Amino acid sequence: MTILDLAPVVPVVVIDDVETAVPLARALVAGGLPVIEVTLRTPCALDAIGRIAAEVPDAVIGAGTVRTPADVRASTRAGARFLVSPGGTPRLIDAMLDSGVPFLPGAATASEVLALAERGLTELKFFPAGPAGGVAYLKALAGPIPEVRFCPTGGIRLETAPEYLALPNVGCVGGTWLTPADALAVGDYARIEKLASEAAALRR
Ligand SMILES: O=C(O)C(=O)C[C@H](O)[C@H](O)COP(=O)(O)O
Repeated sequence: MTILDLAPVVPVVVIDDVETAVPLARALVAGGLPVIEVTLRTPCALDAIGRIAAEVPDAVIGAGTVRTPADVRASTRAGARFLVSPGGTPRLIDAMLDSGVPFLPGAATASEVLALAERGLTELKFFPAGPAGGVAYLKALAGPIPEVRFCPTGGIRLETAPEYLALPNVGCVGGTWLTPADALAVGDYARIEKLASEAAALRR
């Protein structure tokens, strides 16, 4: 599976209440975004991944904010089908390679990209996309390192996603804008489905 090519947008989801996990995932899938990254930033994140894996078969559920080998093991045990990290250390990359599932390690500089490419990894997360230099920065990386493709995340919204998706070295983009905290708090899954369908209509 090539994560970058499954959908133009990967919703990055922070789940505070595990009861929201399944309806939220169903809304995203119904809107046309089946690839979902649940960040390990909240205590219920692993439970949320497990529930989505068990109850929303059409979702391709992954874990985000994977920072340690222990996170890797816990995520795959919970049912994550892919892993995303904000950056990479040699130990973390070793654990991700051992996990047997696809993963997007984070990188933000040419040296970080080259270090990962040296290990055979050519599909990466570009994080934090906006603060690191955005579209212009990715365009500049494509010159000397055209074989590496990215999922940029960090500061991207519906309005700015097309500029990223137009780049040859971008496969998809990620972001939290599809699941606003206020919509989740009141269970407004119709709004989440609408945000997903707007994003799913973006072209790669
Ligand atoms: O914690 C991680 O590993 C991440 O995945 C970082 C998130 O992708 C970005 O923080 C999303 O940024 P916003 O869309 O601007 O909210």
